[in-house]
Amino acid sequence: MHQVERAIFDIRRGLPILLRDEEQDILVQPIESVDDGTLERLVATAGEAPGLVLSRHRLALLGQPIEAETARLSLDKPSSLDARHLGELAFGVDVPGTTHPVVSASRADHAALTLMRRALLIPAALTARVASGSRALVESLVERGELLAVEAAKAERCFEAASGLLKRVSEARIPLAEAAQSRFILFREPDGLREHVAIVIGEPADWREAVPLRLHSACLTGDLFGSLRCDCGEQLRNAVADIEAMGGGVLLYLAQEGRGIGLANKLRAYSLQDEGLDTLDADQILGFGEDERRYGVAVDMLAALEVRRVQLLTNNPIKITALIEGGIEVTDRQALYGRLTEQNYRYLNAKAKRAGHMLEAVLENYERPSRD
Ligand SMILES: Nc1nc2c(ncn2[C@@H]2O[C@H](COP(=O)(O)OP(=O)(O)OP(=O)(O)O)[C@@H](O)[C@H]2O)c(=O)[nH]1
Ligand SMILES: [Zn+2]
Repeated sequence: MHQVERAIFDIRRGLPILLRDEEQDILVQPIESVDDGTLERLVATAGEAPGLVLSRHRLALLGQPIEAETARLSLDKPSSLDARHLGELAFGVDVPGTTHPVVSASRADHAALTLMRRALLIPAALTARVASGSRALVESLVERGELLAVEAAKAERCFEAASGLLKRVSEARIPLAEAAQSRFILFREPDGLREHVAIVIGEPADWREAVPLRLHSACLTGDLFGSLRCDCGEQLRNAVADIEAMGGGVLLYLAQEGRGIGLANKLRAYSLQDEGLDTLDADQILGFGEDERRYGVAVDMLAALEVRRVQLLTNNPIKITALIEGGIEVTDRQALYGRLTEQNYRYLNAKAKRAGHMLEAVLENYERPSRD
Protein backbone atom coordinates (compact mmCIF):
# COMPACT_ATOMS: atom_id res chain seq x y z
CA MET A 1 0.00 0.00 0.00
CA HIS A 2 2.99 2.33 0.00
CA GLN A 3 1.83 4.17 -3.08
CA VAL A 4 -1.46 5.03 -1.37
CA GLU A 5 0.27 6.58 1.62
CA ARG A 6 2.54 8.56 -0.69
CA ALA A 7 -0.51 9.70 -2.62
CA ILE A 8 -2.03 10.98 0.60
CA PHE A 9 1.09 13.05 1.25
CA ASP A 10 1.05 14.40 -2.31
CA ILE A 11 -2.57 15.49 -2.23
CA ARG A 12 -2.05 17.08 1.18
CA ARG A 13 0.74 19.09 -0.45
CA GLY A 14 -1.68 20.14 -3.20
CA LEU A 15 -0.15 17.99 -5.94
CA PRO A 16 -2.18 16.05 -8.53
CA ILE A 17 -1.98 12.25 -8.65
CA LEU A 18 -2.85 9.63 -11.25
CA LEU A 19 -5.38 6.94 -10.37
CA ARG A 20 -5.10 3.86 -12.52
CA ASP A 21 -8.16 1.81 -13.28
CA GLU A 22 -9.17 -0.79 -15.85
CA GLU A 23 -11.91 1.52 -17.14
CA GLN A 24 -9.72 4.58 -17.51
CA ASP A 25 -6.87 6.35 -15.76
CA ILE A 26 -7.72 9.71 -14.26
CA LEU A 27 -5.74 12.69 -13.07
CA VAL A 28 -6.92 13.95 -9.69
CA GLN A 29 -6.50 17.44 -8.29
CA PRO A 30 -7.80 18.10 -4.75
CA ILE A 31 -10.26 20.98 -4.76
CA GLU A 32 -8.39 22.70 -1.94
CA SER A 33 -5.41 23.28 -4.21
CA VAL A 34 -7.29 24.29 -7.34
CA ASP A 35 -6.30 27.69 -8.63
CA ASP A 36 -6.14 28.97 -12.17
CA GLY A 37 -2.58 27.66 -12.56
CA THR A 38 -3.29 24.10 -11.36
CA LEU A 39 -6.43 24.04 -13.50
CA GLU A 40 -4.54 24.99 -16.62
CA ARG A 41 -1.86 22.38 -15.95
CA LEU A 42 -4.47 19.69 -15.30
CA VAL A 43 -6.26 20.33 -18.59
CA ALA A 44 -2.98 20.54 -20.51
CA THR A 45 -1.69 17.27 -19.03
CA ALA A 46 -4.90 15.24 -19.31
CA GLY A 47 -5.93 16.62 -22.69
CA GLU A 48 -9.56 16.58 -21.56
CA ALA A 49 -11.80 18.87 -19.56
CA PRO A 50 -12.11 17.74 -15.93
CA GLY A 51 -15.26 17.08 -13.93
CA LEU A 52 -15.89 17.91 -10.30
CA VAL A 53 -16.43 14.91 -8.04
CA LEU A 54 -18.53 15.69 -4.98
CA SER A 55 -20.02 13.76 -2.07
CA ARG A 56 -23.73 13.04 -1.85
CA HIS A 57 -23.92 15.41 1.12
CA ARG A 58 -22.70 18.32 -0.96
CA LEU A 59 -24.77 17.34 -3.99
CA ALA A 60 -27.93 17.29 -1.89
CA LEU A 61 -27.24 20.92 -0.98
CA LEU A 62 -26.81 21.75 -4.66
CA GLY A 63 -30.31 20.36 -5.26
CA GLN A 64 -28.96 17.14 -6.81
CA PRO A 65 -29.79 14.26 -4.47
CA ILE A 66 -28.12 10.98 -5.43
CA GLU A 67 -28.20 7.44 -4.05
CA ALA A 68 -24.49 6.72 -4.50
CA GLU A 69 -21.83 8.14 -2.17
CA THR A 70 -20.32 10.32 -4.89
CA ALA A 71 -21.14 11.72 -8.32
CA ARG A 72 -19.46 13.94 -10.86
CA LEU A 73 -20.48 17.31 -12.21
CA SER A 74 -19.60 17.65 -15.89
CA LEU A 75 -17.86 20.91 -16.55
CA ASP A 76 -18.82 21.03 -20.18
CA LYS A 77 -18.59 24.76 -20.75
CA PRO A 78 -15.03 26.17 -20.81
CA SER A 79 -16.33 29.15 -18.79
CA SER A 80 -17.04 26.81 -15.85
CA LEU A 81 -13.31 26.13 -15.51
CA ASP A 82 -12.83 28.97 -13.12
CA ALA A 83 -11.13 28.22 -9.80
CA ARG A 84 -13.42 30.48 -7.75
CA HIS A 85 -16.57 29.05 -9.28
CA LEU A 86 -15.36 25.50 -8.60
CA GLY A 87 -14.55 26.32 -4.98
CA GLU A 88 -18.02 27.79 -4.53
CA LEU A 89 -19.58 24.65 -5.98
CA ALA A 90 -17.53 22.40 -3.74
CA PHE A 91 -17.71 24.17 -0.38
CA GLY A 92 -19.20 27.64 -0.75
CA VAL A 93 -21.74 28.62 1.86
CA ASP A 94 -24.13 30.19 -0.67
CA VAL A 95 -25.33 27.26 -2.69
CA PRO A 96 -27.58 28.45 -5.49
CA GLY A 97 -28.00 25.01 -7.06
CA THR A 98 -26.22 23.97 -10.22
CA THR A 99 -26.96 23.64 -13.89
CA HIS A 100 -23.94 21.41 -14.50
CA PRO A 101 -25.08 17.92 -15.56
CA VAL A 102 -24.62 15.28 -12.86
CA VAL A 103 -23.15 12.00 -14.07
CA SER A 104 -22.31 8.90 -12.09
CA ALA A 105 -18.82 8.66 -10.67
CA SER A 106 -16.46 5.98 -11.94
CA ARG A 107 -14.70 3.71 -9.46
CA ALA A 108 -11.60 5.88 -9.78
CA ASP A 109 -13.63 9.07 -9.12
CA HIS A 110 -15.04 7.48 -6.01
CA ALA A 111 -11.57 6.36 -4.91
CA ALA A 112 -10.37 9.94 -5.35
CA LEU A 113 -12.88 11.19 -2.76
CA THR A 114 -12.05 8.35 -0.37
CA LEU A 115 -8.42 9.52 -0.51
CA MET A 116 -9.44 13.15 0.14
CA ARG A 117 -11.26 12.02 3.30
CA ARG A 118 -8.35 9.91 4.47
CA ALA A 119 -6.07 12.90 3.87
CA LEU A 120 -8.46 15.07 5.92
CA LEU A 121 -9.06 17.41 2.99
CA ILE A 122 -12.40 18.78 1.75
CA PRO A 123 -14.03 15.77 0.04
CA ALA A 124 -14.09 17.20 -3.47
CA ALA A 125 -11.71 16.84 -6.38
CA LEU A 126 -11.31 17.65 -10.02
CA THR A 127 -10.81 14.51 -12.05
CA ALA A 128 -9.83 14.37 -15.69
CA ARG A 129 -9.73 11.30 -17.93
CA VAL A 130 -6.41 10.94 -19.65
CA ALA A 131 -7.06 11.40 -23.37
CA SER A 132 -5.39 8.87 -25.66
CA GLY A 133 -3.22 11.62 -27.15
CA SER A 134 -1.95 12.53 -23.66
CA ARG A 135 -1.01 9.06 -22.46
CA ALA A 136 2.63 9.28 -23.51
CA LEU A 137 3.06 12.60 -21.68
CA VAL A 138 1.40 11.29 -18.52
CA GLU A 139 3.46 8.09 -18.51
CA SER A 140 6.66 10.07 -18.91
CA LEU A 141 5.71 12.22 -15.90
CA VAL A 142 5.10 9.04 -13.89
CA GLU A 143 8.42 7.56 -15.03
CA ARG A 144 10.34 10.69 -14.11
CA GLY A 145 8.77 10.63 -10.63
CA GLU A 146 6.91 13.90 -11.25
CA LEU A 147 3.48 12.35 -10.95
CA LEU A 148 2.52 9.59 -8.54
CA ALA A 149 0.44 6.73 -9.96
CA VAL A 150 -1.76 4.62 -7.68
CA GLU A 151 -4.22 1.84 -8.37
CA ALA A 152 -7.77 3.08 -7.80
CA ALA A 153 -8.77 -0.23 -6.20
CA LYS A 154 -6.07 0.18 -3.54
CA ALA A 155 -6.90 3.84 -2.94
CA GLU A 156 -10.51 2.81 -2.45
CA ARG A 157 -9.47 0.58 0.44
CA CYS A 158 -7.30 3.14 2.22
CA PHE A 159 -9.52 3.21 5.31
CA GLU A 160 -9.62 -0.57 5.60
CA ALA A 161 -5.84 -0.65 5.48
CA ALA A 162 -5.83 1.37 8.70
CA SER A 163 -7.60 -1.31 10.66
CA GLY A 164 -6.46 -4.77 11.70
CA LEU A 165 -2.72 -4.81 12.20
CA LEU A 166 -2.30 -2.04 14.72
CA LYS A 167 1.21 -1.71 16.00
CA ARG A 168 1.65 -1.41 19.75
CA VAL A 169 4.56 1.00 19.71
CA SER A 170 5.44 2.19 23.18
CA GLU A 171 4.10 2.72 26.66
CA ALA A 172 4.83 4.46 29.93
CA ARG A 173 3.45 5.06 33.38
CA ILE A 174 1.86 8.53 33.51
CA PRO A 175 0.27 9.41 36.85
CA LEU A 176 -2.73 11.68 36.24
CA ALA A 177 -4.19 14.24 38.62
CA GLU A 178 -7.44 12.27 38.76
CA ALA A 179 -5.95 8.78 38.48
CA ALA A 180 -2.48 8.25 39.89
CA GLN A 181 -2.06 4.74 38.56
CA SER A 182 -2.32 5.25 34.80
CA ARG A 183 -0.44 3.85 31.86
CA PHE A 184 -0.36 5.30 28.33
CA ILE A 185 -0.02 2.80 25.49
CA LEU A 186 0.50 4.16 21.99
CA PHE A 187 -0.82 2.32 18.94
CA ARG A 188 0.07 3.19 15.33
CA GLU A 189 -2.16 2.35 12.38
CA PRO A 190 -0.48 -0.05 9.92
CA ASP A 191 -0.19 2.62 7.21
CA GLY A 192 1.63 4.85 9.71
CA LEU A 193 -0.74 7.77 9.27
CA ARG A 194 -2.49 8.02 12.62
CA GLU A 195 -1.71 7.17 16.23
CA HIS A 196 -4.14 6.46 19.05
CA VAL A 197 -3.51 6.18 22.75
CA ALA A 198 -5.01 3.78 25.27
CA ILE A 199 -4.94 5.08 28.83
CA VAL A 200 -5.16 2.15 31.18
CA ILE A 201 -6.28 3.26 34.63
CA GLY A 202 -5.58 0.87 37.50
CA GLU A 203 -4.56 -2.77 37.22
CA PRO A 204 -6.36 -5.06 34.77
CA ALA A 205 -6.24 -7.83 37.40
CA ASP A 206 -8.39 -5.68 39.70
CA TRP A 207 -11.00 -4.75 37.09
CA ARG A 208 -14.49 -5.97 37.47
CA GLU A 209 -15.71 -8.31 34.75
CA ALA A 210 -17.04 -5.57 32.48
CA VAL A 211 -14.32 -2.97 32.07
CA PRO A 212 -15.32 0.70 32.42
CA LEU A 213 -14.50 2.21 29.02
CA ARG A 214 -14.50 5.65 27.48
CA LEU A 215 -13.98 6.22 23.75
CA HIS A 216 -12.87 9.82 23.43
CA SER A 217 -12.44 11.47 20.04
CA ALA A 218 -9.66 14.04 19.95
CA CYS A 219 -10.64 17.67 20.24
CA LEU A 220 -7.58 19.89 20.33
CA THR A 221 -9.57 23.04 21.02
CA GLY A 222 -11.61 21.55 23.86
CA ASP A 223 -9.29 18.95 25.38
CA LEU A 224 -6.19 21.10 25.50
CA PHE A 225 -7.37 24.70 25.51
CA GLY A 226 -10.72 24.41 27.26
CA SER A 227 -12.71 25.80 24.32
CA LEU A 228 -16.17 26.86 25.38
CA ARG A 229 -17.67 25.83 22.04
CA CYS A 230 -17.93 22.19 23.14
CA ASP A 231 -17.86 20.05 26.29
CA CYS A 232 -14.99 17.75 25.30
CA GLY A 233 -12.34 18.93 27.77
CA GLU A 234 -14.61 18.46 30.76
CA GLN A 235 -15.88 15.13 29.47
CA LEU A 236 -12.29 13.97 29.14
CA ARG A 237 -11.33 14.89 32.68
CA ASN A 238 -14.65 13.63 34.09
CA ALA A 239 -14.14 10.33 32.30
CA VAL A 240 -10.74 9.81 33.92
CA ALA A 241 -12.19 10.60 37.35
CA ASP A 242 -15.24 8.36 36.77
CA ILE A 243 -13.14 5.42 35.59
CA GLU A 244 -10.88 5.82 38.62
CA ALA A 245 -13.95 5.91 40.90
CA MET A 246 -15.27 2.76 39.23
CA GLY A 247 -12.11 0.91 40.20
CA GLY A 248 -10.13 1.38 36.99
CA GLY A 249 -10.66 0.79 33.30
CA VAL A 250 -9.65 2.10 29.90
CA LEU A 251 -9.88 5.39 28.04
CA LEU A 252 -9.16 5.24 24.33
CA TYR A 253 -7.99 8.60 23.04
CA LEU A 254 -8.77 8.35 19.35
CA ALA A 255 -7.26 10.47 16.57
CA GLN A 256 -10.68 11.44 15.24
CA GLU A 257 -10.51 15.22 15.53
CA GLY A 258 -13.71 17.01 14.54
CA ARG A 259 -15.85 13.85 14.36
CA GLY A 260 -13.30 12.50 11.90
CA ILE A 261 -13.08 15.49 9.53
CA GLY A 262 -9.78 16.78 10.95
CA LEU A 263 -8.84 20.02 12.65
CA ALA A 264 -8.57 22.11 9.47
CA ASN A 265 -12.12 21.26 8.48
CA LYS A 266 -13.41 21.63 12.04
CA LEU A 267 -12.11 25.20 12.09
CA ARG A 268 -13.81 25.82 8.74
CA ALA A 269 -17.00 24.38 10.21
CA TYR A 270 -16.73 26.66 13.26
CA SER A 271 -16.53 29.70 10.98
CA LEU A 272 -19.67 28.51 9.23
CA GLN A 273 -21.36 28.09 12.61
CA ASP A 274 -20.53 31.72 13.32
CA GLU A 275 -22.64 32.54 10.27
CA GLY A 276 -25.61 30.80 11.89
CA LEU A 277 -25.36 27.15 10.83
CA ASP A 278 -25.51 24.38 13.39
CA THR A 279 -22.74 21.82 13.85
CA LEU A 280 -24.22 19.24 11.44
CA ASP A 281 -25.26 21.66 8.68
CA ALA A 282 -21.82 23.28 8.78
CA ASP A 283 -20.15 19.91 8.14
CA GLN A 284 -22.57 19.24 5.29
CA ILE A 285 -21.61 22.51 3.59
CA LEU A 286 -18.06 21.13 3.50
CA GLY A 287 -19.32 17.88 1.97
CA PHE A 288 -19.24 15.71 5.09
CA GLY A 289 -21.89 13.53 6.68
CA GLU A 290 -23.15 13.94 10.25
CA ASP A 291 -20.36 11.84 11.67
CA GLU A 292 -17.36 10.61 9.73
CA ARG A 293 -15.85 8.53 12.54
CA ARG A 294 -15.15 4.83 12.23
CA TYR A 295 -14.52 2.72 15.31
CA GLY A 296 -12.67 -0.29 13.88
CA VAL A 297 -9.48 0.99 15.38
CA ALA A 298 -11.06 1.17 18.87
CA VAL A 299 -12.20 -2.44 18.53
CA ASP A 300 -8.68 -3.43 17.48
CA MET A 301 -7.16 -1.62 20.49
CA LEU A 302 -9.56 -3.40 22.83
CA ALA A 303 -8.58 -6.73 21.26
CA ALA A 304 -4.91 -5.88 21.86
CA LEU A 305 -5.73 -5.10 25.50
CA GLU A 306 -7.82 -8.28 25.77
CA VAL A 307 -10.93 -6.33 26.74
CA ARG A 308 -14.13 -8.04 25.59
CA ARG A 309 -16.87 -6.81 27.95
CA VAL A 310 -17.32 -3.15 28.77
CA GLN A 311 -19.39 -0.61 30.62
CA LEU A 312 -19.37 2.32 28.23
CA LEU A 313 -19.27 5.96 29.30
CA THR A 314 -21.06 7.84 26.54
CA ASN A 315 -24.20 9.64 25.42
CA ASN A 316 -23.69 8.65 21.82
CA PRO A 317 -25.71 5.64 20.60
CA ILE A 318 -23.44 5.17 17.56
CA LYS A 319 -20.51 4.30 19.81
CA ILE A 320 -22.55 1.58 21.50
CA THR A 321 -23.64 0.07 18.18
CA ALA A 322 -20.13 0.25 16.75
CA LEU A 323 -18.67 -1.69 19.66
CA ILE A 324 -21.39 -4.32 19.56
CA GLU A 325 -20.88 -4.73 15.81
CA GLY A 326 -17.17 -5.11 16.51
CA GLY A 327 -17.90 -8.07 18.79
CA ILE A 328 -17.53 -6.25 22.12
CA GLU A 329 -20.17 -6.93 24.73
CA VAL A 330 -21.57 -3.69 26.16
CA THR A 331 -23.15 -4.62 29.48
CA ASP A 332 -24.04 -1.11 30.54
CA ARG A 333 -24.01 2.52 29.45
CA GLN A 334 -23.19 5.35 31.78
CA ALA A 335 -23.89 8.99 30.92
CA LEU A 336 -20.96 11.40 30.88
CA TYR A 337 -21.54 15.11 30.86
CA GLY A 338 -19.49 18.26 30.62
CA ARG A 339 -20.84 21.60 31.80
CA LEU A 340 -23.56 23.19 29.73
CA THR A 341 -22.83 26.83 28.98
CA GLU A 342 -24.30 29.56 26.86
CA GLN A 343 -21.51 28.95 24.30
CA ASN A 344 -21.92 25.19 23.93
CA TYR A 345 -25.72 25.00 24.32
CA ARG A 346 -26.45 25.21 20.60
CA TYR A 347 -23.86 22.52 19.81
CA LEU A 348 -25.17 20.08 22.41
CA ASN A 349 -28.78 20.82 21.53
CA ALA A 350 -28.10 20.01 17.86
CA LYS A 351 -26.38 16.75 18.84
CA ALA A 352 -29.38 15.75 20.96
CA LYS A 353 -32.14 16.86 18.58
CA ARG A 354 -30.55 15.88 15.29
CA ALA A 355 -28.05 13.12 16.03
CA GLY A 356 -29.85 11.29 18.82
CA HIS A 357 -27.30 11.92 21.58
CA MET A 358 -28.75 11.13 25.00
CA LEU A 359 -28.41 14.55 26.56
CA GLU A 360 -32.02 15.27 27.57
CA ALA A 361 -31.19 15.21 31.28
CA VAL A 362 -28.73 18.12 31.00
CA LEU A 363 -30.57 20.10 28.34
CA GLU A 364 -33.92 20.00 30.15
CA ASN A 365 -32.52 21.49 33.33
CA TYR A 366 -30.60 24.26 31.64
CA GLU A 367 -31.93 27.76 31.75
CA ARG A 368 -30.42 29.92 29.05
CA PRO A 369 -29.43 33.34 30.32
CA SER A 370 -31.93 35.95 29.12
CA ARG A 371 -30.51 38.66 26.92
CA ASP A 372 -32.48 41.71 27.99
N1 LIG B 1 -17.12 18.59 12.96
C1 LIG B 1 -17.23 19.05 14.20
N2 LIG B 1 -16.68 18.36 15.21
C2 LIG B 1 -16.83 18.84 16.44
C3 LIG B 1 -17.51 20.03 16.73
N3 LIG B 1 -17.44 20.24 18.06
C4 LIG B 1 -16.75 19.19 18.58
N4 LIG B 1 -16.39 18.35 17.61
C5 LIG B 1 -15.70 17.06 17.67
O1 LIG B 1 -16.65 16.12 18.14
C6 LIG B 1 -15.96 15.04 18.75
C7 LIG B 1 -16.61 14.77 20.10
O2 LIG B 1 -16.08 13.59 20.58
P1 LIG B 1 -16.64 12.73 21.77
O3 LIG B 1 -16.94 13.61 22.95
O4 LIG B 1 -15.70 11.57 21.95
O5 LIG B 1 -17.95 12.10 21.18
P2 LIG B 1 -19.48 12.39 21.18
O6 LIG B 1 -19.97 12.02 19.84
O7 LIG B 1 -19.76 13.77 21.69
O8 LIG B 1 -20.07 11.30 22.18
P3 LIG B 1 -19.98 11.18 23.79
O9 LIG B 1 -19.14 12.30 24.30
O10 LIG B 1 -19.35 9.83 23.98
O11 LIG B 1 -21.37 11.22 24.28
C8 LIG B 1 -14.50 15.44 18.84
O12 LIG B 1 -13.79 14.80 17.78
C9 LIG B 1 -14.54 16.96 18.60
O13 LIG B 1 -13.35 17.44 17.97
C10 LIG B 1 -18.09 20.74 15.64
O14 LIG B 1 -18.75 21.76 15.79
N5 LIG B 1 -17.91 20.21 14.40
ZN1 LIG C 1 -14.62 19.55 21.57
